[in-house]
Amino acid sequence: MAKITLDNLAHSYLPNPASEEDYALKELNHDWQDGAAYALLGASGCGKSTLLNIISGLLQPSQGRILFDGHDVTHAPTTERNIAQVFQFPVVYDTMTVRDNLAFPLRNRGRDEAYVAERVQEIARMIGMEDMLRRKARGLTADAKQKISLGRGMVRQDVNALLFDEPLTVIDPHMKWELRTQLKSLHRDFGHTMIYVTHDQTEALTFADKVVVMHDGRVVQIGTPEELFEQPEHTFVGYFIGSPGMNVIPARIEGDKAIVNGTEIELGHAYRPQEGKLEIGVRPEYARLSQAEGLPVKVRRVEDVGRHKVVRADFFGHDINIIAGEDDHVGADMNRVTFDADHVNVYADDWRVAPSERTTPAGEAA
Ligand SMILES: Nc1ncnc2c1ncn2[C@@H]1O[C@H](COP(=O)(O)OP(=O)(O)OP(=O)(O)O)[C@@H](O)[C@H]1O
Repeated sequence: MAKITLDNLAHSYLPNPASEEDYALKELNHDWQDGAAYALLGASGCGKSTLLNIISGLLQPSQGRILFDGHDVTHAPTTERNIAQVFQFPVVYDTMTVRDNLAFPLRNRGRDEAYVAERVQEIARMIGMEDMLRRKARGLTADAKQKISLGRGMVRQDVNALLFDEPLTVIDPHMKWELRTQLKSLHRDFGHTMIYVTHDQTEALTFADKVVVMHDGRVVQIGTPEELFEQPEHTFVGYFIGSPGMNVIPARIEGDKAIVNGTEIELGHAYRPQEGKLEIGVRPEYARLSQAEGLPVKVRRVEDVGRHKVVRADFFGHDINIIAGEDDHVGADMNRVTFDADHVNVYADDWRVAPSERTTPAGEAA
């Protein structure tokens, strides 16, 4: 396994990029720890595949370097990088049996047959294909073929990294969950450095130790699922993670208060004067409907989503979402909202502002 260093990395598909806008991948500096599981998460076109292809060697970056354990591989071809890759669509040898497909990367490396047999059996169990090892890959469903691709990607234990590019797209929903869980346990058992590209937050959050959120060619946050939830560093992370995403409301900031339409909202911290487009961000989980307390809100619609209710409301002309408990009463008299001050974040030009000091005594926060 290897630590992966992205040093001053950027990429433009244009021959003479003039401005930042011309870069599909904007400048990035980061160490990806040896043995960690990362998910690259973002909407279509944000640059996930570009970054993955640079790591795998399919694409030469127009700027910067990529290092595996400190060794510069920027110009090394894919074959020299010792990585395993699984793509969106199955890549299998149709004329070979499932067993030979799974064994291929090991035989290619000259591993002895006893080890190959043992490892193939282990992987076949993991992907639920033990009974199919003798079958030819030809004629199998796309779903089964993709499982073989996943198995082949995972069969070698000595790779520098395992790269997955939306590998579960063709897998049926039930199997998706199972394979994701197996990938996670594989990671726990073998400690591969894994990078998993997806636009699906559930996939990213259940698979990864660290989620790399990309937006418009830029990495906007690298964090644990909890960090992304509690302290989104960019409003995009707030919208994109969570269901529904974070409420973002234009505001003025004065010390430890946000002012929305002339009304004060308590912040858990004080802030220095800020320039630019100012907003507060509060997750629907930290907003609460009330009869008597808080600021006026107009409930538009209530959606029962099983575990809880999602209340769609109007807050001084802004659409907001509030989560209410499954058994909570949401009547016409519920026309106020409170926000948990410790979970209100402040944003200037979409980036989270670090508070200057706490206003509530230490230890009191949630
Ligand atoms: N070969 C290419 N030539 C020119 N532009 C490209 C090329 N490949 C990607 N792009 C552009 O670079 C940007 C990032 O694309 P990329 O495929 O990396 O995004 P992505 O997040 O992987 O999207 P998706 O999930 O749809 O695959 C997009 O604007 C895309 O149109």
